[in-house]
Amino acid sequence: MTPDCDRKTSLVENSLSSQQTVELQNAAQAAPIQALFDRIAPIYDQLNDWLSLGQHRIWKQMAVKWSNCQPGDTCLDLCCGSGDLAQRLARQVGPTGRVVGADFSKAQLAIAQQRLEASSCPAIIDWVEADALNLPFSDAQFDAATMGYGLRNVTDIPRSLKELHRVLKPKAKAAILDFHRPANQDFQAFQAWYLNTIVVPLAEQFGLREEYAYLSPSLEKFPIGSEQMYLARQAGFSEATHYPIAGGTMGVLVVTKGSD
Ligand SMILES: C/C(=C\Cc1cc(O)c2ccccc2c1O)CCC[C@H](C)CCC[C@H](C)CCCC(C)C
Ligand SMILES: C[S@@+](CC[C@H](N)C(=O)[O-])C[C@H]1O[C@@H](n2cnc3c(N)ncnc32)[C@H](O)[C@@H]1O
Repeated sequence: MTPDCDRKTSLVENSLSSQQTVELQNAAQAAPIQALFDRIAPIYDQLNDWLSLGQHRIWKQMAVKWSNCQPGDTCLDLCCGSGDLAQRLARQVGPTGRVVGADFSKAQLAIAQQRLEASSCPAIIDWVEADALNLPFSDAQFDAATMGYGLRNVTDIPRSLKELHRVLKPKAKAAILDFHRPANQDFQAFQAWYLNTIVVPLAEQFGLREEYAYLSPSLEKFPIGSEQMYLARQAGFSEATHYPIAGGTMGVLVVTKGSD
């Protein structure tokens, strides 16, 4: 018969190794996504402007507003990419505030830093290379957060929501902007047509066909608004509301952390 202490040791070893297995599986799934965003970094901003006819700026500004960030706040822009939303947060928090932009793509962060240097941004922005599933921040650090087009790309949505919840202060809000599937059949058909007939062929001109062809399937498996609200509550948020925008082709999930 195994002595009690031996049994305890082997239980710990087993749980550690299963934890490590999960970490390895996550890393293996995330690597191609990270590489994709590194590859598209040089043309990412230009294509977003062209493909959305500049509308992505309005959608991002809505996310900033719904995050309820205030002058002087410390805010997080999760999956910040080239830093568009982080710069918008910085304008909102002003010279007494601080913004942290976190992303796991080195190439996107390099562009974020170049864009920041070329701008007259009023607040401090720190770019942090980080995994949204394992954030290198202490608990309850941020007054507000945004996440633009990141949630659909993480390999574990519940875990990224839990991490976001952990790093927010009590009563803080986060606004999570992403693609959405319109309820209206005509809009749905238009969105599919636009992605397949306009977006992918244009990206092909830059040698990035496969990278942009990924958009459509990633949207198909992305939870719809009510599912996102459920996942946010499961992650610990006390309130979660999903707002469809741009004819339902995009959406913003607004979440609030309870007051403990
Ligand atoms: C800012 C936008 C997309 C970001 C984005 C997100 C991703 O997950 C990607 C993954 C892989 C490659 C690229 C991306 C990526 O760029 C929005 C850009 C615009 C959309 C591509 C266009 C969507 C248009 C809608 C169907 C409705 C168009 C209405 C508009 C008024 C023209
Ligand atoms: C479509 S881009 C959005 C960039 C920016 N937020 C915007 O709105 O333009 C998605 C970003 O999420 C990042 N990302 C995806 N999964 C991530 C993860 N697990 N941890 C950190 N960043 C991640 C990618 O590197 C990429 O820069």
